[in-house]
Amino acid sequence: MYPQQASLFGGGEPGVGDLSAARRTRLGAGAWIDTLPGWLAGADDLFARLAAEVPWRAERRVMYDDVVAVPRLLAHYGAGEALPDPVLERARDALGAYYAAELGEPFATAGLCYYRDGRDSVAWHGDRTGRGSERDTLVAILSLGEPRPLLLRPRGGGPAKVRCPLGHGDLIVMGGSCQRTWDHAIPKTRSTVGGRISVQFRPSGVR
Ligand SMILES: O=C(O)CCC(=O)C(=O)O
Ligand SMILES: [Fe+2]
Repeated sequence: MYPQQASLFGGGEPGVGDLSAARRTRLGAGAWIDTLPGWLAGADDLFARLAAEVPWRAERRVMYDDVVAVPRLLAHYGAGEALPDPVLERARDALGAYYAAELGEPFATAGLCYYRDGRDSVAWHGDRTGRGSERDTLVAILSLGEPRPLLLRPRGGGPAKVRCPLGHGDLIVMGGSCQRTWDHAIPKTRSTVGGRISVQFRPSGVR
């Protein structure tokens, strides 16, 4: 459950704000990010509903010779599938309308990740299992619950170059060549943190 502090600004009716307030940062090599803190108002109930009602899956993955647990819970909604909350459908459609010219197609799928505590994380990667490996695309992420930083670095290694703190209701959009030329990660943390849910909207064929 998301802690007390949320009620200071996350209570009330959920709704998305004006996307034209997003600020663009150019990362180089044709990659950019847009950030918009507090894009979704009234996110408390949404976090609680998603945490309780989404059919979260624990995945396992082969790593070297071992099968290890993926350190976060996952759910995926394909194109045409109803999302677990109407607020998420409004968010997806608002993003699709705002980025229509740059994206050239709608946001179609939603990936949900539940980071239960600071031990849950995602390692450095780009979303390039699908078309993101060859073509510019957009991935929009709505963050709910406990703040966690999203780190970015140019593909190929080295230290993080950009640190985006993502709090309750915050939006980040990775665009241009970002999935191809940059990597991103949510690092583990030793501090005591509660749950965070990330909702990633992607066009069809981008994973
Ligand atoms: O948790 C996040 O916001 C990032 C998740 C992510 O990068 C992914 O699932 O591909
Ligand atoms: Fe990713």
